[in-house]
Amino acid sequence: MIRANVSPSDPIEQQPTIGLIGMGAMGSMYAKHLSDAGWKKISVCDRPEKFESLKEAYNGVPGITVHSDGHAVSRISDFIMYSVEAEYIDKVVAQYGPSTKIGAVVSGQTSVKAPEKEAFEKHLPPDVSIISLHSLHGPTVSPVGQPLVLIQHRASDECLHFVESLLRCFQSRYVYLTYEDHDLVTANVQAVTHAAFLTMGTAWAARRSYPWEQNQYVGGIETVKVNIMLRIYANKWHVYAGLAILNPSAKVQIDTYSSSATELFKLMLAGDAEGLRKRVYNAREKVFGIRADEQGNATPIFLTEDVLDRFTIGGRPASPSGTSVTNTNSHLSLLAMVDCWARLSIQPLDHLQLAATPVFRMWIGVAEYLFRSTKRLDAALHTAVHEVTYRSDDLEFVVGARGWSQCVAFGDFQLYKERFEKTASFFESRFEEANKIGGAMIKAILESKQ
Ligand SMILES: NC(=O)C1=CN([C@@H]2O[C@H](COP(=O)(O)OP(=O)(O)OC[C@H]3O[C@@H](n4cnc5c(N)ncnc54)[C@H](OP(=O)(O)O)[C@@H]3O)[C@@H](O)[C@H]2O)C=CC1
Ligand SMILES: O=C(O)C(=O)Cc1ccc(O)cc1
Repeated sequence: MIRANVSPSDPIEQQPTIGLIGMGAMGSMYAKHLSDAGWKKISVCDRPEKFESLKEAYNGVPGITVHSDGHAVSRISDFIMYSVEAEYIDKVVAQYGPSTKIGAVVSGQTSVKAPEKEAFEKHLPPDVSIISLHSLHGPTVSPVGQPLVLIQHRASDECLHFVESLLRCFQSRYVYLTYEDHDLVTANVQAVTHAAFLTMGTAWAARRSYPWEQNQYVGGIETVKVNIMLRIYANKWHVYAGLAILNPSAKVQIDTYSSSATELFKLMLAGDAEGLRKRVYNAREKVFGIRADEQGNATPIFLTEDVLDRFTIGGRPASPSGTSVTNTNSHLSLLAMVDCWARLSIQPLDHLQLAATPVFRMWIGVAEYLFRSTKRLDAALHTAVHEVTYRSDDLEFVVGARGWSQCVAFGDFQLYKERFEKTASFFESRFEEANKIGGAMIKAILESKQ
C-alpha cells in the first residue's frame, strides 16, 4: 500500500518493500544508503547466475534480502527500481515488468530516458505507477547535495511524495523534470563533456605516454583534465555508450564537438592567428558574456589555481634547472568545448543551477578559469598558432574526437566498448589513485564554491 509519507522509523509491518533490480555500481549504492538509513525491507537481485555470490555478499547486511531474479523482486515490492544497462532496459522490463505488484511504483535509473519510457509504457501493467529517477553523479560520489532527478510520468502526487520520502535519506537535491526535458538537459551536461574527456584519454593513450610523466606541468587545468579523464575510464563503458548512442540530442552535439576541434585545428595549421582569435573570442562572448574588448579578469566562479594545485597526480615534475615546469598549452579540448557550446547555443552556466554532474561542474570550472582570463586565453592561442611542439598532441586529439563522434553516429555499442576498453587498459594502473584524488577534488571544489 502506497502512503505519501513513509519513514525508516515506521514499524516494520508498515514499511514498504523496496525492490532493486540490477545490483551493479548504482544498484549497490542505493542498497547501501537505504540499508544504512534503516529501511528494513529491501529486496534485491541481479542476473539469476549471480544469485549465490550476491547472497554471500549481502549475508548479514541489515534490511537486505537477495532474490534469484526480477520476478521474485517485482511480485513483492511496492517500489521497484531498474538499474541495468540502458541498452538492455527494454529486454529486462519486458521480462519482469508483467510480474509487478498491483499498485506499485516502478522506476528506472538509466542515464537516458527515451528507451526507459518506451519500455515502461510497453511492458508495465496499467495498474502500476511510473516515476523515474536519475542520480546525477557516479556511484563513488556522496549523494549529499547532488541533484537527483524525479520524473513523475504516470503517477499521482501521493506516489511522488512516497518516492520523495523513501529517498530522503540520500539528502540529494530533487530536480523535477519530464522524460523529454531530462534527455535534453543531460545531453547538454554530459554528452559533449564526456566526448572531451574520452578524446583526451584516446589521444594520450595513442602517444603511449602518461602526460604527467612527460615533464609536462600537471597542475591547474591539467590536474582536472587528467583526474576526470581517469575517473571516466574507471567507470563502466556502457554508461557512456548508452547516454551517447541512445540519446538523440547527444549525437548532434558530439558531432559538433568533433567539428569544432577540427576547424580550430585547421586555423592553427594555417597559422591564422587572427581567424582563430576572432572565433574563440566570439565563443567567449556567447558563453561567458565577455566582449572581446573586455579584460574579463573577474574571479572565476569556483576554481582557483590554489584549489587545483592541491591535487597533482604523481607529484609535480621539475625542469632540468630544478624549477617547476609551467609550460602553457593550446588547450584545444577547452577551446573546442566553448566553441561547441556557442554553436549549439548551450548556456553551461545555467545548467550549474539545475542539473549539473560533478564532472560537468569541474569542466565548466576550468573552461571559465581559462576563458575569463584574457592573459591565459591569449597564451593558449599563442601556443596554438606558434608552438609547433604541441601539434602532434593536438592532431591526436582531433583524430580521437572524430573517431568517438563516428562511433556514436553509427550507434555501434561493440565498437564503443572496444575503443573504451583499449584506452582504459592503458590507464588502469592509475585508477585507484585517481579515484581517491578525484573524490577529494570534487569535495574541495564543491566546498570552495560554497
Ligand atoms: N555508473 C554511473 O556513474 C551511473 C550510472 N547510471 C545508470 O544506471 C544504470 C546502471 O549503471 P551501473 O550500475 O553503473 O552499471 P553496472 O554494469 O555496474 O550494473 C548493471 C547491473 O545490472 C545487471 N543486469 C543486467 N541484466 C539484468 C537482468 N536481466 N536482471 C538483473 N540484473 C541485470 C548487470 O549484470 P551484467 O553486468 O551481467 O550485465 C549489472 O550487474 C545504467 O543504466 C547507467 O546508465 C546512472 C547514474 C550514474
Ligand atoms: O558526472 C559525470 O558525468 C559522470 O561521469 C558520472 C555519471 C555518469 C552517468 C550518469 O548518468 C550520471 C553521472
